[in-house]
Amino acid sequence: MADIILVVNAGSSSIKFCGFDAAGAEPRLLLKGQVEGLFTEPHFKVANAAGDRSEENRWPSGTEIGHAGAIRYIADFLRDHREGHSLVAVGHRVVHGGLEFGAPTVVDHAVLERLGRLVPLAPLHQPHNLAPIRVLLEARPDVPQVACFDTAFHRSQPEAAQAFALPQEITAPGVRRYGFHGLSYEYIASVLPRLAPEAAAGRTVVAHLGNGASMCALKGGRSMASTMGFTAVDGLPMGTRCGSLDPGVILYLIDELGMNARTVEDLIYKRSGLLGVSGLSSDMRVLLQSDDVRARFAVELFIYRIGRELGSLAAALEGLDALVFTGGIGEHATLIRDRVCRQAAWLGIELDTAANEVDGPRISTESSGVSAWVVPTNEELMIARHTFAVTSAGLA
Ligand SMILES: Nc1ncnc2c1ncn2[C@@H]1O[C@H](COP(=O)(O)OP(=O)(O)O)[C@@H](O)[C@H]1O
Ligand SMILES: CC(=O)OP(=O)(O)O
Ligand SMILES: [Mg+2]
Repeated sequence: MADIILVVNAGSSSIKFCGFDAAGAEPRLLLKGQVEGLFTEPHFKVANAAGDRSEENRWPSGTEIGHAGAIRYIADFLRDHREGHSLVAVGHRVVHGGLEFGAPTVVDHAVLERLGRLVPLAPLHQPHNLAPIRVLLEARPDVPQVACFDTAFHRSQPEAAQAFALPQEITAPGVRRYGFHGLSYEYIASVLPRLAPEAAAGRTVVAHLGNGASMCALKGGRSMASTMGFTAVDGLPMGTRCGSLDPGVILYLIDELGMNARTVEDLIYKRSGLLGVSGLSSDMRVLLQSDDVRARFAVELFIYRIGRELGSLAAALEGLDALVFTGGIGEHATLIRDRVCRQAAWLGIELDTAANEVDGPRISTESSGVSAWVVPTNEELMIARHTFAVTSAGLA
């Protein structure tokens, strides 16, 4: 029987959850699970920390259980496996903290209302991040809930990296580049000193390639620039998001094709990216197995854009010591890493093919001027650490 911190990480295509024992000096993992492929081929799996007790469930291909269905499934699972544990805090990934929230925050009704105003800035995430908080605020008002923001880690960026070239009256209230996947980058920055001490102290680009994908330039472990901006639709093409787009295209869609804000939103967030270009799937696994010429082009474009952004971020860092791959694609797609590294030979990256085949951790040769790595991310551990710190501080 233990005091448990529950962590909920709602991404665009998955909900990940973990239970941590809150008794020690650091949160200790007890159980880890996820429902992934929420809109393509849902797959639930859960395991205890030792990995010797696990359960799985798969839904047929084409089933869309969405975030609400997945949360209900996870809540039922947790209720059935409570084993007398007592819930002492819940930590949530909340994608957008806006101008106001730059650090993990205990959520009450007033904070929840303010976070709700950011829904238009993260329509694929924020509603699903806030929904379980709202339900728990009603059901368990005694349990503190901590919102941990994807945007917070990027607040260290220089002013120019956060700015748009728009008039002050527009930018001052908060129209600026925020950057996302901050919990993932913060975790990578926390393990890098052990893996690659020189690079950790120097200049690293981290490529978080999942259903949402972004890249971040780190100097001495602090965020200096990122490919995502005001919203999580900017930067790289993603599963269903277009990434960087000439703003003139939006005007054209409205003026010439008769679209309105909602149809444009649906297009750039849900029908573009790998799905839109391939006409086949948002799932990289499906595209990599396909011979279809459009699927190949979608993968090609993804790799090309990563290379362009890598050059831009290396310029922001004035050089490069290491490249790190993480996220569902970054951790598992050997071919994508292979192609990105070869394309970046001009920067001094020399791929170790054999190491890349087995997912690293180091995938560059000994003589490579810039080292390359595969580091599985752990947003849930970051959330647990923040939740632990904030609630212990609150109780002290
Ligand atoms: N073995 C694999 N090979 C290639 N791509 C993979 C593999 N496993 C997962 N992926 C891809 O990772 C992406 C999901 O990444 P993930 O980080 O879990 O998503 P989210 O952004 O929802 O958190 C999907 O495009 C999926 O196809
Ligand atoms: C911010 C974002 O895109 O998150 P995810 O990768 O989980 O969709
Ligand atoms: Mg994610």
